[in-house]
Amino acid sequence: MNDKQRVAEHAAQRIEKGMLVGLGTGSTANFFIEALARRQDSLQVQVVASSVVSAIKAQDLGLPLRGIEQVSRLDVYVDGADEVTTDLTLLKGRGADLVREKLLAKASEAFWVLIDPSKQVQRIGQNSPIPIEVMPFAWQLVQRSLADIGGEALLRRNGDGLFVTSYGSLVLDTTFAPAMDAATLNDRLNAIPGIVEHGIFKGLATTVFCGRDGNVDEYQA
Ligand SMILES: O=C(CO)[C@H](O)[C@H](O)COP(=O)(O)O
Repeated sequence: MNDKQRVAEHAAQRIEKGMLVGLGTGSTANFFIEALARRQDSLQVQVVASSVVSAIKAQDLGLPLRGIEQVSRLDVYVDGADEVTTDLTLLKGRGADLVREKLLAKASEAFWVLIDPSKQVQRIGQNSPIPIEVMPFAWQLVQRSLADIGGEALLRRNGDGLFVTSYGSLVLDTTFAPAMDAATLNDRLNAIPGIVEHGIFKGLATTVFCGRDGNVDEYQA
C-alpha cells in the first residue's frame, strides 16, 4: 500500500454512517472512493461528485450519487491537492474541475485533504503555476489584468489545441514572483472580472491527512 492509498483508507475509516460525502478528483480521491465503497454496506452514505470522472467511478462502485444541484450542505468533502502550506492553504486544479471542487469544499462542514509529503511546500506556487479558469472570450483581458498584478499567464494547451475545462472555460497557468503571498493573491484574483475560478483554496481545509512512511500525520486548521 503506498502513501496515497494509506491516507485514503485512513480517511474512509473516519466517515460516519449516513453522511453526505463530497468526492474529489484525482488519483488520491480515486483511492478514497474505492475505500469508501468497500465500507458502504455498513456506512450507507450518499455522495456528491466534483467531476464526471469521479461520478462515474462512484456509480460503478455502487455509491448512491446525488447531483450537486440537489444539495446545499455536505458533511464532509474529501479531495487531494497539488500543494499545501503549513497554514493549510492549498493549490488545486491540475485537472479541469476547479469550480465544483471549490463549491463542494465551501459547502461542507469539514474539508479533508489527502496528501503525501511531496505536496507539502513553503509557499503556494512553489512547484506549480496557479491554474486560473477564465471565460473563453475574456482570456486576453484577464491575461492583461494578471500582468498588472505581476502574473505571467500562459494558456494551457492540449496537444495542438487548447485545454478546455468541464464547463468550457480556458485555463491560464500563471506564475507570480515568490514574494507575492497566497492571501494577497487570493484576494486579488477574486477581484478580477472574467476569472471563473482559481486554484488557491484559502481558509477552506479543516484537516490535512498526510501519508508518510506507513503512517498518517494529521494537521488541523
Ligand atoms: O486538484 C486536483 C484536481 O483538480 C487534485 O486533487 C490534485 O491535482 C491532486 O491529484 P492527485 O491526488 O492525483 O495527486
